[in-house]
Amino acid sequence: MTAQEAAALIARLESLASNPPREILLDDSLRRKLRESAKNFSIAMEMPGDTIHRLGNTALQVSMARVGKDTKLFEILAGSEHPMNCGELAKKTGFDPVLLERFLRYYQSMRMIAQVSGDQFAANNVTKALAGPGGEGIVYFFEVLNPAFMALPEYLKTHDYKNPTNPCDSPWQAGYNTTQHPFVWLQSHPRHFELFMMWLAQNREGLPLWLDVFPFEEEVGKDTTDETVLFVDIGSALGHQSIGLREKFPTLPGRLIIQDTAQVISAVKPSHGIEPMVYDFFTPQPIKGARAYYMRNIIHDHNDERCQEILKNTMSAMTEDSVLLIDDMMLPEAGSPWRATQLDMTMLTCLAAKERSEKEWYALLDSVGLKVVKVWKYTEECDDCIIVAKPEKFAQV
Ligand SMILES: C[S@@+](CC[C@H](N)C(=O)[O-])C[C@H]1O[C@@H](n2cnc3c(N)ncnc32)[C@H](O)[C@@H]1O
Repeated sequence: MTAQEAAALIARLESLASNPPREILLDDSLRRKLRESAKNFSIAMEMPGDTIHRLGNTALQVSMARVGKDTKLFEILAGSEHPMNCGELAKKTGFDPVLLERFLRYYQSMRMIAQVSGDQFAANNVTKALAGPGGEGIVYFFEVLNPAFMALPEYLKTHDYKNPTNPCDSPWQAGYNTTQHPFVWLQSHPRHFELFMMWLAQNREGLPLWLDVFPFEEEVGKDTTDETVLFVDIGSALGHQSIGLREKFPTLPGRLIIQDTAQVISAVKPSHGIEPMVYDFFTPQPIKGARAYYMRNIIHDHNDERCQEILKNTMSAMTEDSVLLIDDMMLPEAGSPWRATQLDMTMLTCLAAKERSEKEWYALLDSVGLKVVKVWKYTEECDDCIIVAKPEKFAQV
């Protein structure tokens, strides 16, 4: 590449970064490809020092983002119709102006805010993300996950780098100095519990939904009446997927039941006619013959043995008309996307569990006598899929 070509490329990239064309932002596949290529190129351009400083300071980035959340700096900038200066921002956030000047300098260098001119700052796309409901994820990562992430290296060293499979002996227990299963631990830690519930509702913000791809009405909702149990959402948390289903098909007859632990169900605000129910999925499913048993991000929380128990308990209630809908990631054998692999490491760290590859899914389901009918992939970003399965005895050959 000549110096002239390089200068032209730099100018083009700068112009695209400061004003991304609308047609790119509206074409999700193209937007992702450009984002990934630009990231790959940026990493390819690093000198060793760049790499170490970038990676070594990721914990600082989360801390700095957390301070911006605590002081509402991002919300204030995102809500302002005009750029703001350090003095104005100091008054609104309660920051010492001397300290804020340093923070603003950092934030603009990390592209968390835009520096329009000398002392004028404005929101960019990152500021808006941090200011939005998904921005609470920063608080979740900082408070809930970080202690377990920090414990990972020492845990693996003392466990001979074996793949963790015991949910009561994982980096989570080392980080939190407990022997309890994380779901049990959360029962006596309301702040962490609240952040966890919040994050479950937010963590796929902006991505396609399973109902955008899976033809629920045709596959599950034919010839139902008000008495039909249409959908049992097992381990539903507060029921956001069931609410989404009811909102997408408001006139489709049938009952929607959400099931979770007593602590979670007591936090549910009843809505949309959805029926909350306390149920432990390590016991046989009490709702028999439902059209669909749905589990979103349940199987990835558990090792194979525990999954087999959960699946068998669900199968015990299934009839010929029932399907099992597993909503989880199916990792490709090569080239898994970074959001998916991050979640796999989170499962490892917090629950001694895992995201599964196609091969692992088929082996797990086969081991309990479930036959995969079809897999509907609905996100590229995370390899999220709906795996439709039926007990072998009911599956058509
Ligand atoms: C990763 S969350 C997934 C929640 C929800 N399906 C979603 O996708 O947002 C796992 C859920 O399983 C619930 N859970 C854990 N152990 C359970 C058990 N033994 N019986 C029923 N639910 C349980 C948790 O309370 C939590 O809501």
